[in-house]
Amino acid sequence: MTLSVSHTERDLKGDLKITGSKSESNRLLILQALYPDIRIENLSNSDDTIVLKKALEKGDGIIDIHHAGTAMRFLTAYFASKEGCEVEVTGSKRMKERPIRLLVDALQRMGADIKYKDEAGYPPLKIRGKKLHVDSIKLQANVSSQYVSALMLIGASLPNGLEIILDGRITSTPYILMTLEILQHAGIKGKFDEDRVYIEPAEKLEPATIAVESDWSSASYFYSIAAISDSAEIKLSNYRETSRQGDSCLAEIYKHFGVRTEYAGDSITLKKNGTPRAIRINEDLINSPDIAQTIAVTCLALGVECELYGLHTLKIKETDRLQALKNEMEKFGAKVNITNDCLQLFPVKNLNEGVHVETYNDHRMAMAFAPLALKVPLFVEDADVVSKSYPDFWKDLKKLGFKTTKTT
Ligand SMILES: O=C(O)C1=C[C@@H](OP(=O)(O)O)[C@@H](O)[C@H](O)C1
Ligand SMILES: C=C(OP(=O)(O)O)C(=O)O
Repeated sequence: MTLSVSHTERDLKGDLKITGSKSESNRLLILQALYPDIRIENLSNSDDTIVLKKALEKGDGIIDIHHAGTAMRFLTAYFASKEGCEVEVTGSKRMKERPIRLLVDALQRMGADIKYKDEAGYPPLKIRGKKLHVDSIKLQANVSSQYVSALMLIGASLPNGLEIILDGRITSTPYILMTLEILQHAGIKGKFDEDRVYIEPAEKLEPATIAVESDWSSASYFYSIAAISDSAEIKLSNYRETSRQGDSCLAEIYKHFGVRTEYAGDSITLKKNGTPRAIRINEDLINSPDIAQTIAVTCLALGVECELYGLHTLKIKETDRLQALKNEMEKFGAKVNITNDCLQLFPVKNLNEGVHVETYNDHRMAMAFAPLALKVPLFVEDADVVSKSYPDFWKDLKKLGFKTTKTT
């Protein structure tokens, strides 16, 4: 489905409830499978959470997790440690290009029976669940934090818990901290100091109800909308000032673009008046890779030069996000340089109108470019990709006065 997206008013007001964080939800679903007395509130309605939930319910045979990276990584560790289960975990064409060797190697060293079905180092995987017997493992941590989180999630269910020694410069650290905090909230003891994670064993946990906070990565698109509009007041729930989600750093970053965040009760209100201060920004996003596309497009809309770095993981996400950003931002007239881990944007004053934005099976390409419609009408190809993390995205955009029309 191609959507034409436009917006005529420059003052925006709205009150939205964004779905639960998919990262928190997917961690809690794995924990609940291991410790059934956990109750979850405000679970995400994203495709990635639905596929993970169904996979856990199915528990054997062929498990297809489509595009969901966390589901792929977390389920590999979960099934590998579940005695007696036999599964083949597969996914979309892109998932079969997303590396998993570091996690599989670590699990194999712990005694797991995992075989590559097609290409070594990539899904699909054939897994026969076994009792794992090694309780200290070294893991390279500069490719994806999801490998670390996957091991942490099963750590407490192993007889002696699990020590993980992290090697290399750790990437996406807040997601490791999120895993630890969720484990602790559930009653599992654990530590993360510098390059060592330790999870204590726990046979059984006290019943607990854990509420998922709404998704901060999804909130990024409203930060971008607020930044691009002349004036805005957008209320979003359920959010907390002290969040487990690293992408809550948005509140700080968007100050550059004149967006203030007010916290009251369980919601935040994004307020924008006047013109942004920044003419150039420079951000290290090694801790929050998922908001790189949003920030780049905000800069494109506002004519702010930017250099974003710490982005080496973007190449192995839903698409090569650095190349995809370069391709699509250049269609609007900007100049973009990319390296292995950095993006430099030189925007133009007058953006090209009527551009067809390709989304490359990447939800964040669709959502990051949509706010640009406040400046110029545009088309978003395969607009339903948003359901990977935020199925109600287009409905919520309409509530803010955006006009979206299906053209195919
Ligand atoms: O653990 C998680 O929930 C996630 C970790 C990050 O991945 P990497 O650690 O691979 O950067 C992030 O990009 C992804 O959307 C969700
Ligand atoms: C990278 C992402 O997800 P995953 O790695 O879980 O597919 C994302 O949601 O931006």
